[in-house]
Amino acid sequence: MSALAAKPAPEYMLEARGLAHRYGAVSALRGVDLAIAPGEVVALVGPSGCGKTTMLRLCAGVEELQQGHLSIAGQLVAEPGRALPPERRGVGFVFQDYALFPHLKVIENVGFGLDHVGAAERRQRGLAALEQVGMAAHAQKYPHQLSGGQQQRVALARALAPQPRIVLLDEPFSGLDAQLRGQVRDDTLHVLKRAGTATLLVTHDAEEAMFMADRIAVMRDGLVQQMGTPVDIYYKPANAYVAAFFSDVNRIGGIVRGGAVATPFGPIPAPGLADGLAVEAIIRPEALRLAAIEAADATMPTARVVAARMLGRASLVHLEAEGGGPERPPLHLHSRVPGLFLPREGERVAVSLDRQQAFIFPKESEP
Ligand SMILES: Nc1ncnc2c1ncn2[C@@H]1O[C@H](COP(=O)(O)OP(=O)(O)OP(=O)(O)O)[C@@H](O)[C@H]1O
Repeated sequence: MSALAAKPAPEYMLEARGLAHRYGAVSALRGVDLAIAPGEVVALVGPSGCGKTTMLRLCAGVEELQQGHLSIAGQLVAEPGRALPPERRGVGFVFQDYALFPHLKVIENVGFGLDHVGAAERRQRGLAALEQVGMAAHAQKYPHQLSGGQQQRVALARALAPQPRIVLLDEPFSGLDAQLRGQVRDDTLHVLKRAGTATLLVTHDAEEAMFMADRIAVMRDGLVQQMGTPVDIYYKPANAYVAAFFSDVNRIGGIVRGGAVATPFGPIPAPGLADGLAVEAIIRPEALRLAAIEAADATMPTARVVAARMLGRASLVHLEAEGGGPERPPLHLHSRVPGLFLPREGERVAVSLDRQQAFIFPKESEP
């Protein structure tokens, strides 16, 4: 394929249109569009098997593209039957297990993708990349002499050293223990932002996606369900699946009446949904705000405390609320309250609903 000259300032560093991919009878991608602007970090999230790795492999060029087309920095790099090889795409890759060469020193690992330049320049650029991730002092060590977090940083330096147009990160923190993961994520985010490299990060961890990404693409069964900023996705989820992916949620069934759905804590507006439609109210635990009855307005709805647990930064209160009629069983709901709030079991508490974190979706859109 003849490589077209890259445009001076491409609108997108990566642009995928209509990607579909099958492995025999398995449909791994079913028409995915994705665009990443220069300097932008985009996270691809979704449960195991939804097609994230396939998407990454198509972008890297290690999987042959079957349908759709893919451009990097304004240059068409793949369409069915034609593809630029991986090494000519300007893509840096960090694998889940880092894939460092055990027999090469750190500096040699980082210089690996710089085989087109002389030894002195390779060394100098390798050191500069190690400097970027705070690992220059370890240049002469072998991978087995480094901790998991240090190996991850070397893998990032190796990906960044050739100054790629886009970096692809495949679950890069999953091998690290929880405490280290937080630190390495933080470091990685700042390194990527300083380098100004467009990034596609694959993760199954919703919190990690929100921590790292400027925009998130939520995938399910080979399709992007929603793409947007973390704020958009959290506060304006496109469907029940997206809403439930980012936190545990309370689900209350209902029917649209007069443009709203009744809940024990007041109506939730259901704009655009027809009266009589069976729906599900999705309510985040933070949306159920609790107060001691004595401190609350007497007209406020109440619920009975079933249990209360301290989770560190927040308290989780299990509630039982009337289902809204004799034929409807009581509801078991969770409320997450910042800090320490541990009412006694059996006590009644006043409940107010933050409608910004409560959503109505047609019943059939549930996972
Ligand atoms: N080489 C392959 N041969 C056959 N089926 C495959 C192959 N690779 C992936 N699949 C299937 O394609 C679908 C998408 O897989 P993919 O690895 O892209 O998902 P994923 O979201 O990255 O999952 P995970 O988080 O578990 O890595 C799955 O059903 C998977 O079983």
